[in-house]
Amino acid sequence: MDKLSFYGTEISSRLLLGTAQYPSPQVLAEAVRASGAEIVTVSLRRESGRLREGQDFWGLIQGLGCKVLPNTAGCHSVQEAVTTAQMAREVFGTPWVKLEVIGDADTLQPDVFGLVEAAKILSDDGFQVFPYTTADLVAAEKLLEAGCQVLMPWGAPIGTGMGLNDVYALRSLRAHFPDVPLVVDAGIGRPSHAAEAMELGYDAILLNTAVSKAGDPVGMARAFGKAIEAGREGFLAVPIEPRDMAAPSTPVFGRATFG
Ligand SMILES: CC(=O)[C@@H](O)[C@H](O)COP(=O)(O)O
Repeated sequence: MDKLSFYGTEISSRLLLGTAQYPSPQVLAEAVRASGAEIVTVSLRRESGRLREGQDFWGLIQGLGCKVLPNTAGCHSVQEAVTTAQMAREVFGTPWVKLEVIGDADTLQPDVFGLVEAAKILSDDGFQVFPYTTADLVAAEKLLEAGCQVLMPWGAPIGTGMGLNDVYALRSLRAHFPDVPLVVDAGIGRPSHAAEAMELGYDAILLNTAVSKAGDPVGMARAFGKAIEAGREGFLAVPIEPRDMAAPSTPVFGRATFG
């Protein structure tokens, strides 16, 4: 069986979906269902707690029947991220937290120094931390030492949809930490980007903008669900290595000769 677990919780869908910026709560709910996602991430800071129609946002999220991964999106300091995580634990009643400590306002690049510090504080306090990080090997090592059992390197800056900006770094990270669940988080724009990450051996994908801002978010959510499954199956089936020399795919032996 091809199993994935985060902090001892077994997961069947390898797509984690963000819940921000959908055209309507209904579209959000339909997109989550179409994607097959079992985990949704929710920002405590961004959501006011009430939707325009007066519907309770948390009620909507709970109605999806998904596991909630609260996130500290928009936090720029260790203190801010730790306080937000503590509030999220109260609201959602889960030790899980997607930890974001943003270091650069333009690229939304994680501050890996602050991230390690916050991860240590939260892990020591009983949190199960999912750190949003770069694909830096040393930062990854320090996050594991801080108590993280999952790593979430970026594919590209949040919201850009550029895909996998540094395939070499992502491949190195996978090779260095074969037993750590690795999730590509952010920057994915198309189903093919997600499939590519899965073919590299990544365990799961977290994405938001590519679905919420698509022309048809529900259709795109479904496409991502399929692409992630296809990428995983392709990885497990062991792809061929690219080669420089051409090699005929049709056997030449026993070929009929004429004349
Ligand atoms: C929702 C969330 O957690 C985002 O901060 C996440 O990193 C996804 O990024 P994209 O919107 O680029 O998919």
